[in-house]
Amino acid sequence: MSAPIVRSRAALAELVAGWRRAGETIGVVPTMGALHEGHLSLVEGAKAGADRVVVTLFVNPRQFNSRDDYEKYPRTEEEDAAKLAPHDVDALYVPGPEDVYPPGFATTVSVSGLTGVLCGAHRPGHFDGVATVCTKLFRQTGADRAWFGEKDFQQLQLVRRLSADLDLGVEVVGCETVREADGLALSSRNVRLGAEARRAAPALHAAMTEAVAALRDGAAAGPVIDTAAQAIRAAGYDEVEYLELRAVEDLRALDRAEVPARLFAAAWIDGVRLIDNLPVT
Ligand SMILES: Nc1ncnc2c1ncn2[C@@H]1O[C@H](COP(=O)(O)OP(=O)(O)OP(=O)(O)O)[C@@H](O)[C@H]1O
Ligand SMILES: CC(C)(CO)[C@@H](O)C(=O)[O-]
Ligand code: BAL
Repeated sequence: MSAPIVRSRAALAELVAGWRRAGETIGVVPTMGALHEGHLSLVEGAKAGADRVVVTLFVNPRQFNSRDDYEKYPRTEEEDAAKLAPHDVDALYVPGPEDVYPPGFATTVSVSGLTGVLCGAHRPGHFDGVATVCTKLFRQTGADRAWFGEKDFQQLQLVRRLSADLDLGVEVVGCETVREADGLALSSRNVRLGAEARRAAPALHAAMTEAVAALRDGAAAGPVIDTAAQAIRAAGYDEVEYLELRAVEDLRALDRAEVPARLFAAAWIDGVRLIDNLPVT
């Protein structure tokens, strides 16, 4: 049996009220669907960390800065519901656009600082869209806790900031990136890679892994990053959009890994934009 699908805000509100009356905790796993093992690891985390689990599926138009990317985003609701079946979640919430953005909707939630760099610098408006929809989804699901992947590490930090700053009372839990056997981070966009690009794609993770080893040995970021970017392009990537060493706490740029740091990358291959990040210290 597939996961029970809840299609309206009103129907979800009824369920949430019942859980609240029973004193149960609520966990949410926000997604845009096209579920893979990465998403399912978040679901398993949520099952272990909350009495009730709501997975949300909403391809949020406000966070896409390219119409083409929005239109091509995979939409596989039936398969998603089937993949969730063995995980026994309490609801798959698939709101309509009007449940999230009713007529007259005029509010944008914007987190400053953290969002001006990395993906924020290259996808104008993206994180405002993410912050706005996460605020809505947290409120609508009544979540006590929310599970997010480290693959989207900047997003994870943003959501933590958002929940604290707006007193949303949602504890944000980060989960390690799930990878293919060849190192490629699972992503809904991977299905858009042609066969040749798919073979070349793990070079991103491989080059980053080598760079991390050098950074751990105390090397300066500049030359290490230049070498890694060259290797990524040589492997078949069309463009390295960014490859940067940044502090975990506030994502400020670093020359060396002297404080808790991660290496962050976004790169284009076969018309697909892939992101990844790895802990350095
Ligand atoms: N490989 C992964 N490992 C762990 N969590 C992941 C992974 N991929 C995505 N997630 C997490 O799943 C949640 C929903 O992400 P989303 O639906 O955008 O999937 P996605 O695979 O990241 O898609 P895309 O990268 O194409 O947007 C986010 O918290 C994201 O960080
Ligand atoms: C958190 C999220 C579901 C908000 O639309 C999205 O950014 C994602 O899938 O990571
Ligand atoms: N995984 C983050 C959602 C996005 O790329 O829009």
